[in-house]
Amino acid sequence: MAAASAKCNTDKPRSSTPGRTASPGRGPSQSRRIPPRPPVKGRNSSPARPRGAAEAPSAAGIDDSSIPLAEGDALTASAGVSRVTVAVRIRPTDGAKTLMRFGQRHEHALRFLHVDGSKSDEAKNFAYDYVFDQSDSQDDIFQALGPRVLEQVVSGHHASVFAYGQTGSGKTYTMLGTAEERGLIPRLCEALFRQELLKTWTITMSFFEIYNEQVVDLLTLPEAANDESNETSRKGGRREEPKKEEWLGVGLDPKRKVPVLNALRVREHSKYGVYVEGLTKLPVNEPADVEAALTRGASLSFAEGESGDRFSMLNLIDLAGSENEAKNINKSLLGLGKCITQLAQGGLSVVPYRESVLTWILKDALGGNAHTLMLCAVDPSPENAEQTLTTLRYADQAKKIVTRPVENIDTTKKMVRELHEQVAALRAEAEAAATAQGLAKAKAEEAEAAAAAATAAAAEAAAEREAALAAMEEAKKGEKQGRSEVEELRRTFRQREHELKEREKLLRHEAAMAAEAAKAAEEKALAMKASASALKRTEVTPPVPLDVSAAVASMSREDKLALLNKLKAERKALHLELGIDDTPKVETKEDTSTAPSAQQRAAPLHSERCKLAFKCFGFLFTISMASVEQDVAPARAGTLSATNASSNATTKQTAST
Ligand SMILES: Nc1ncnc2c1ncn2[C@@H]1O[C@H](COP(=O)(O)OP(=O)(O)OP(=O)(O)O)[C@@H](O)[C@H]1O
Repeated sequence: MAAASAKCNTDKPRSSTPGRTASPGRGPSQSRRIPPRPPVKGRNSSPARPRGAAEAPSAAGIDDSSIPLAEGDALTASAGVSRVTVAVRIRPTDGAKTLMRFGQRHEHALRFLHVDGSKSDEAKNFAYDYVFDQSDSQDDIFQALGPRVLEQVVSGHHASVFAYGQTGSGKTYTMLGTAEERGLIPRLCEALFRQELLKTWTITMSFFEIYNEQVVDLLTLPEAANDESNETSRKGGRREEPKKEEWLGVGLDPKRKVPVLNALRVREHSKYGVYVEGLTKLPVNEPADVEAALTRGASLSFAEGESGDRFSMLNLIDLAGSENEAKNINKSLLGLGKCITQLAQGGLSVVPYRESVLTWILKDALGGNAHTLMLCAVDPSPENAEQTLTTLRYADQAKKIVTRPVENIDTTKKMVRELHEQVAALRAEAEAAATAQGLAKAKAEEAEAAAAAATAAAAEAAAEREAALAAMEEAKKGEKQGRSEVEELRRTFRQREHELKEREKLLRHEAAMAAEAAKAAEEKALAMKASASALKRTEVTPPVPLDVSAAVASMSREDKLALLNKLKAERKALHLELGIDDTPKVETKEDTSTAPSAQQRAAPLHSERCKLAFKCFGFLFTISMASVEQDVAPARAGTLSATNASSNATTKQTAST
């Protein structure tokens, strides 16, 4: 998209175009469908009354219905071609007489009335797409014209807006306006940047002037432009802040002398058409950038934006006063008039675009690939009647010009963009696939790690199982061994038990034997006692002691040996029990019957009679021993005597035990 405007200077023509335009017919033959033209700003059905209308000539007797209707919308939409849209703005006259009357039925109709001094007494009827009078504000004009221009630009079509009219008619006021009453250019720029679509576009602007058929870049510093060796002026660059002594008004400093060296050359590209070589293109990102340029005096703005393969330009042109055309002092304006006349007539005649730089640069805007809006400013004052009529005729011709705007799509760029998009899509797919592959790989690695861990765990479990089996085998072996040991112990126990039983039986038998022996001895003792009693009765004889020898002699050899062993064992056990020396202890017990007298106790030791008493099977045995010299032969051997009382007592004790 591109935008351009030119500051109007009364003594010189100015115009602007973008550096590049698409050649007509190179794009798709069918232009993009343009939405219906927005309704013209509403007015009352009654005719608008300009200021000073009371002093104006009466409109009575005028046949309003004879005012022709404007045509164009149907043509634009149906045939893929567009007609130059023409709007007329009548400036206020501050109470002066006016020449204009509006038709009552059709707001786009205009009647130019005869006034005194006019060459023609006939009233002239004109019809345009839009007619604005004194009552229309700057905002009214923008609301009526702006949206259509914006839609054309953002849909990829070139668009141009020309301001045409005599000096002082209000061209600059309509295009630029003032700080309070902003004109079409700042409002269009502001609205353009509000378009959501353009946020992705690249927008640039350039600003140049055509003077004496030379194009001057107004975005370069005049000082820099004077210096031929200054590269900045050639390559272009953002205009620096003006110095204090510089003129800060709108447009160029009137005192400034335009340097010839700064003149740029108009070239034609085989593909992109006419362009201005070396023209500065200033990147703009927001309306403030444009406004900054405008308030610095760079009132001509030009912006170009591209988004991939689609691009468009907006040319905003403030022409010089039309009276210069009539005087033939301005080649650009004259050339523009010729071109418009030729384009309006149509036919096969060659349109003289090359007659002036302005028409050559605006070739596409006039009759080619662009929507064109011609804004004609007129002064209704009687003193300007002739110029006003000229302007109205000029505008009437301009509306017959047909253009063929197409959507500007560079097929190569489109192909490149589509390929870029495909590459981006494929790259995204590849990245997604790589990401998925990475994820899958990571999962596979995780699975492998899990499998390895599971294998290790299985091996560990197998090892544990082996160990458990070995332990179980070991336990079985231990159990078996334990069982055999238990069996062995049981067997040993049974054997021992059996032995003990046998021994008990033997001991019982021996005890029984001993008891029988004791009984026999007792019986014998009783018998001996009885015999002793009998003897006592007959003669007093000393009691016969129990003859152990006789008793032992009556025993068999085995019994003797057994008795001897038993006696030994009993003695040993008795010693252990009593805690006495192993040495046989002789316990003397005085037998009352045999107790020595005091005389005997005083006798020498060798004649002492000793007694040894011991237990055997519960019997208390007393052995009496005497010295060899003192005692008789029977006393050589130990005599064993047992008192009846002690025997009885021992027997009783044994029995109780
Ligand atoms: N519609 C309008 N309402 C109010 N003032 C206007 C209107 N049109 C023009 N004027 C005033 O008229 C004066 C001349 O207008 P302007 O400079 O826009 O004319 P111009 O056609 O651009 O002249 P030039 O060709 O010399 O540049 C300015 O002071 C401007 O404010």
